[in-house]
Amino acid sequence: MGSISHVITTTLPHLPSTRSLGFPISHSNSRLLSLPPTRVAKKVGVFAEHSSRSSTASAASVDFSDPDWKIKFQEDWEARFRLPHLTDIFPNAPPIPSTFCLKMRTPIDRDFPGHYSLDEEWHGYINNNDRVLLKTIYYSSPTSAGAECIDPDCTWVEQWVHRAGPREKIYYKPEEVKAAIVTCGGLCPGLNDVIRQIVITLEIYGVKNIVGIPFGYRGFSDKELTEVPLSRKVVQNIHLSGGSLLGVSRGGPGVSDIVDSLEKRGINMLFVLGGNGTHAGANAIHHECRKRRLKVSVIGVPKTIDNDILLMDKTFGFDTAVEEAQRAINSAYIEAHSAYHGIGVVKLMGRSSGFIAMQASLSSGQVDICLIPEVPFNLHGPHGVLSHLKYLLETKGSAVVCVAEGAGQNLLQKTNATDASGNVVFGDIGVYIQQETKKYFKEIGVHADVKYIDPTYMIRAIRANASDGILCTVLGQNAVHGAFAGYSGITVGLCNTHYVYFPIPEVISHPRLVDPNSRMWHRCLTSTGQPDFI
Ligand SMILES: Nc1ncnc2c1ncn2[C@@H]1O[C@H](COP(=O)(O)OP(=O)(O)OP(=O)(O)O)[C@@H](O)[C@H]1O
Ligand SMILES: O=P(O)(O)OC[C@H]1O[C@](O)(CO)[C@@H](O)[C@@H]1O
Ligand SMILES: [Mg+2]
Repeated sequence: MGSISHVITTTLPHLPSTRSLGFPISHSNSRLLSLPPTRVAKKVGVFAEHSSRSSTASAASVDFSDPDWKIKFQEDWEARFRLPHLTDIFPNAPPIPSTFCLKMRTPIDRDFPGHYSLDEEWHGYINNNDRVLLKTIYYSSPTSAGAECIDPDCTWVEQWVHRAGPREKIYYKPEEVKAAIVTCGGLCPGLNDVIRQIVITLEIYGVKNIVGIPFGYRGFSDKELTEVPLSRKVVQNIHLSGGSLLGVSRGGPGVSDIVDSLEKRGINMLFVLGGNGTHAGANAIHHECRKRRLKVSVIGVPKTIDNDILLMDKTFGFDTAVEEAQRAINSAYIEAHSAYHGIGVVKLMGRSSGFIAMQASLSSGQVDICLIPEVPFNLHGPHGVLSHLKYLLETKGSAVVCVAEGAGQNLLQKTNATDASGNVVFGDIGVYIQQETKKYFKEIGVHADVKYIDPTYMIRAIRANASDGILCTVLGQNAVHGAFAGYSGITVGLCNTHYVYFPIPEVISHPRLVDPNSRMWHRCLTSTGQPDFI
């Protein structure tokens, strides 16, 4: 099977039909597609997707006995991934030429962004028909490692999403814009980088009225909290430190109160930085604005150190978290290795997804046991973690355990406590493993020197590393481009190394999880050498 090229550069001699591409396309923008052979689904019935929940190709309601199922699937896909636009409620909203200049010739242009000069052919804008291919692997069989199939035959079905970036036509006059930025949920490296880029890009469009809402959604209702005026001058150096210039919070007012506040303040562009919960809120704000027929663009920027947002290569702050986490693992290794029968236990963040633990284990190369929420394990018993630790002490002399905070919650007593946003408060699996390990080795009369490291908040509070800095920069810029293009209820993301827009509901229907059948988890197991603990 040949490789599938999704980066397309040459003009096609015979264009694939609009239907085969799965979305309407103007020929001026068509590109060469290297298509693998499509096999016809032979089996009939509904295929229960067996693979990762990270796949979006939910085929639960597709009838594969219908010869047109693939066309219907793609039409449905196009409808699902269509980006809500201001013209949906204001069909006569007039587009104007963009004030975002890709070439600025004189310093004067910086103070008053002008129209792109029409005498030049090169544009550099994104065409609304540009798309990015979401899935790039052709799985020849559902049994292929990590296969994400739609039908029982694993037929090749293209899944396209919208390319992000500046459009030639915009739907807001910069002088009429009041833009607001709000950061919600927990901290994450890179929040300040995103805030900074949003402000800088808004100013390049010509927006003068930019404010920050303090302490998350709470800032919309709390009378004691006032808007923070933002400008290039204010944000110039904020990316040099971690945290959020604006502060964060969980909980806060209801959607109706938030939209009342938007109306009162005259905000017509809202940039919302946060995780699943924040995006659910952003989507609800978008719908409430539509219900009230307000010309407002609500744009999300996914912020989650856990990397648990669907469809994206990664979210900002994740790389930084992994880099910092492996420093903690390294310390645990040194402590364990330097002690007689030393055991180092490191707890990392990851409520429902073990991405940080998995990647930090892989990058450090010093972890013997990696425990994540997606993979059940026993602590006790002949196949349990403790018995493997005993084996490791006997054979290696020391061991390192890396556990994600959401792992093994079934082993702990439930509290039923929730935080202000309604998220369940977890028991401390790290402390539990530390205590049980000490108890176990005492009981069997084997010396063990157990050291527990919990670096979670230290990891979350640091500034973004270089690769996250770049990701934040592009996401922040694209958020502003999306708002000016007239979209609302969307979020920005990285998809197969390309930058895209997604309708919010498609990325938050459930948390993205590590697929225990994926190559990456298997690579982690290969690296640690750990057995199954069940
Ligand atoms: N379903 C929802 N509808 C509307 N607002 C919500 C919803 N869920 C959460 N929120 C609001 O979004 C904000 C952030 O939610 P939450 O605390 O769950 O963090 P998050 O965005 O998921 O980020 P993190 O990754 O740090 O958990 C809170 O102010 C909360 O009230
Ligand atoms: O202590 P807080 O702010 O509630 O945050 C803890 C949670 O936030 C996260 O970092 C997600 O942002 C989770 O990994 C963690 O469970
Ligand atoms: Mg959350």
